[in-house]
Amino acid sequence: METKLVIGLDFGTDSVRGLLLNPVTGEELASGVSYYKRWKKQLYCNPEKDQYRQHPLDYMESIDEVFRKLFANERAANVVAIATNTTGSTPVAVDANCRPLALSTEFSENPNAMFLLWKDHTATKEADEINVVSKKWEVDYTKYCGGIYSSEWFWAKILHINRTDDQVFQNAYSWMEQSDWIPAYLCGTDNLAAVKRNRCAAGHKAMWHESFGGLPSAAFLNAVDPTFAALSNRFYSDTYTSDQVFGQIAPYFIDTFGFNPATIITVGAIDAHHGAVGAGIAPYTLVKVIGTSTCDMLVVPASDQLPLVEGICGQVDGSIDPGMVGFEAGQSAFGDMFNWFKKLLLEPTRAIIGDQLSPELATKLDDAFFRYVTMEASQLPVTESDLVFTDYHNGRRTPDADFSLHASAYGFGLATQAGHFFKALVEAAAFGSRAILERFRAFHIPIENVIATGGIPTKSPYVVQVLADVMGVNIHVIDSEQTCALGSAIFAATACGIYPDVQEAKKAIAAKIVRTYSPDPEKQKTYETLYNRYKKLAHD
Ligand SMILES: Nc1ncnc2c1ncn2[C@@H]1O[C@H](COP(=O)(O)OP(=O)(O)O)[C@@H](O)[C@H]1O
Ligand SMILES: O=C(CO)[C@@H](O)[C@@H](O)COP(=O)(O)O
Repeated sequence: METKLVIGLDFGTDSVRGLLLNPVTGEELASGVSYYKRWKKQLYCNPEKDQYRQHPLDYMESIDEVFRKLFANERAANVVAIATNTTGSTPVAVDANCRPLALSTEFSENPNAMFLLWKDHTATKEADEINVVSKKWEVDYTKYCGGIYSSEWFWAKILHINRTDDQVFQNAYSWMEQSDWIPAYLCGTDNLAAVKRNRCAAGHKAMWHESFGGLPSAAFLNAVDPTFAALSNRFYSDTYTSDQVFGQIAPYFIDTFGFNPATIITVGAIDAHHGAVGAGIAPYTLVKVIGTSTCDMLVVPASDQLPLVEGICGQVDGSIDPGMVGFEAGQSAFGDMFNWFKKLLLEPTRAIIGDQLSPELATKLDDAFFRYVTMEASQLPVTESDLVFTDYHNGRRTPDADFSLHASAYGFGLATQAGHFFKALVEAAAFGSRAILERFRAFHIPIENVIATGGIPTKSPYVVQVLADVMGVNIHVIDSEQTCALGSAIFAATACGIYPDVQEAKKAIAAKIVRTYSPDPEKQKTYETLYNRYKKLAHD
């Protein structure tokens, strides 16, 4: 008998990453990455307006490319289940058949008819309005979302488009999260009512909660803005966790790649939530998924009845691990700050001597940058008079979302060099992480362990050591860079019945700890002073 295989697909900001796995041994048989082509050219984006949009064709083409890579030497017919995770909140306007408007000729070049990526902050004003109405309403719908509705989220983005693009508003039958649309596309679903919406995006980003009977009421949404009336009864009331089956794979994939028609697709979720499961999350262990941004994930048994933590991205039953309450917090820029610094320094050089730079030298400059500034930064002493930055280069996600904030710095002068700047940026990122840890502790939630995953922990031991020194905790790094896809594979293996539950699947498939970074006591002491300066700058 052929071995049954599962696939985990992780739709990140820039690319889709796929893993083909033997779910019994945990052996990875193939992996594949596909970068979004239009996104790579930054089409439909306008950073000056904080506008970041993704075309559905980018996802569709990348799925095909990843499948081609996974099946270079393996048979699609052996796959029994596929689970997916995506960024979020990344909603899109759809017609009555679940088709994003951008897939029609009329809207194919209209960014408002595409997916509004998580880091799109065009809806800041609309988020503020939702907060104002919610605080006056008979029930505060934001209470399970940390008490502050964010411009990164579902309703704020919908409202922004309702108001600013009449064509899209008139033609949108409803809206879907990317994490619901991808499973629907893989199943070829064209019936909106049949879409099994994921609890994770619904609870953290759309204010869904069992105690509210589902989503915020139509009366509430209409009080925020009358345009919501046109969408009344076109959303959902039930939600599902990723260990449940969404449907069977669509004929297109059976015909193109040779999948078995019985292959199941599971209910979706947001990337970091599956990443936490892939990293082997356990109660009171904070999993930090660190890349462009961070997502800080925690699970706690529902029976522990913890208080509502203010200023985070919410706490939702089953959003990470079914059967436990999943907490989400995070920073809206982490690696993105380092990338900003790299661009700041390298772009003028490239512009001035670009045409004289051979492709080899251009690549060398690009590849060597982080190595060089890391070497410079790591050799500098940590002193109480060091340069201090805040980490608000893309606003603040948590604690207490505020996307109107800008980064600031104190303490540079003529002697400041690139290494000092990079050191201060890494420390700023770590100060932001510490502020999140302190917010959990302020609500009496003890964090016993921290696991770091995502791209940065494996790329930069320096960054992880600074995190340990600033946060004052041991940080464990695991043996996989693909924990989000691995987490999805765990859900796939559970949903198709190979394992009875996620806990058992985790034992066989989740990543293992390979290195632990402990705080340096001397540096930890100095960082207390620098962190206090960060907090003062953050509040000025
Ligand atoms: N050596 C390094 N040190 C610190 N940051 C790095 C290094 N190499 C890459 N980065 C940062 O890693 C980020 C990408 O993280 P990654 O997890 O790979 O991607 P994504 O967030 O899209 O999933 C970029 O923002 C980049 O600035
Ligand atoms: O914002 C969220 C989750 O709330 C993520 O989807 C977002 O951070 C995606 O980041 P990555 O590109 O995976 O680093």
